[in-house]
Amino acid sequence: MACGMQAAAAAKPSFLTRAEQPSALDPFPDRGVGGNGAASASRPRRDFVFVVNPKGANGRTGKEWKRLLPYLRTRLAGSCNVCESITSGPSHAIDITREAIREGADAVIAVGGDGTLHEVVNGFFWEGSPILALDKGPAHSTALGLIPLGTGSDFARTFGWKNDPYEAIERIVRGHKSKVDVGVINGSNRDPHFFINVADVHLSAKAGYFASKYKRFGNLCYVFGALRAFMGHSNRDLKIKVDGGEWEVVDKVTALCIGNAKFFGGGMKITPTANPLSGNLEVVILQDFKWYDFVFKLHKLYTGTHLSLRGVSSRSVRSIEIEEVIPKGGVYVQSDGEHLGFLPTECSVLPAAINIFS
Ligand SMILES: Nc1ncnc2c1ncn2[C@@H]1O[C@H](COP(=O)(O)OP(=O)(O)OP(=O)(O)O)[C@@H](O)[C@H]1O
Repeated sequence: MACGMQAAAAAKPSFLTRAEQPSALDPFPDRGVGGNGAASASRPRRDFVFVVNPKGANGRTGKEWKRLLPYLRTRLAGSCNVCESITSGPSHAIDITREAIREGADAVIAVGGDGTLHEVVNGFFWEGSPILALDKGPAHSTALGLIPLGTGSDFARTFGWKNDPYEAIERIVRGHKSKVDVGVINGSNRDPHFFINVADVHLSAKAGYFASKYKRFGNLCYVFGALRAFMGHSNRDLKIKVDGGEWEVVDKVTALCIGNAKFFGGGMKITPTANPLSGNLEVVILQDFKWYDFVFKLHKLYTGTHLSLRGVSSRSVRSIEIEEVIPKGGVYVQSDGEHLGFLPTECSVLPAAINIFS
């Protein structure tokens, strides 16, 4: 059971506390997934692991979580063990999630921003394949949950979710789940990496790289990151191969964005027709943008009305490979706001890969 896995995870001190609840109330009556409608007495309690980044949103996540936990325990009383797991640093959420899934957790819930969600999503996989519970049959699957409490919380926006933890808890209590797609991105010299929101290449990825250095300024970090990214920027000729077809040259690329969901950069609706339930990724390419184009067209990027602009194209793909026409290096790649290195890269979709509380 996930709530009893403190010892197994001793390699990284963390971590879990267990909160057994009185069996007063079953918040999951007759739900379709994970329950069979039988009386709660005949159903084993489920282990829900909450992976909390105490430093998210400049420490706001940690503070809010402390206030939230008693309410959460009350709300989930009766059918769930609430397992609290505080991250100790970057990447720790990946290890916690892997351990929780192997131990048979019924749900792993990211509490924090897109970075924490990204790490939890990567924790669903090991060496490119989904992780399975050790002692449960193949029918068992661990659900993903999100209590969005980050700076940008961009993934939540696609579903219209607010940065409201109480609303998020109600989603978990309701228990409705959807199977969302996950993107997988590979590059030379790196293991497959998974993303649930948006992966991107060149200027936006460079801006994301610098934005992460300015998180202490809240949402302004994206503005500072973008200004910094323009220094030394030049549009690049790239070549792409879509769905295993022929190579195509795309000249003067400013940014190439691959959306599983719609938003990045703190609310920019960059891939407005992306849908994490579609089985496809949406690729939006900005070509030959100058700095002043961003000044005059920025509002369109935020409202998602930029697809009709000159120099903007969009297409649905299942996979895409991206390289420089003349390799010069220094073309940034990121996924879900995390810097992954530089081109070349290739990216594809894993349809309906994870069940998420929705
Ligand atoms: N205990 C910790 N101390 C420092 N950093 C941590 C810790 N736990 C996790 N992190 C790192 O913090 C990064 C950012 O966290 P998170 O995404 O939750 O908040 P955010 O950056 O404020 O929000 P958003 O990503 O939505 O803008 C994560 O990518 C993770 O690597």
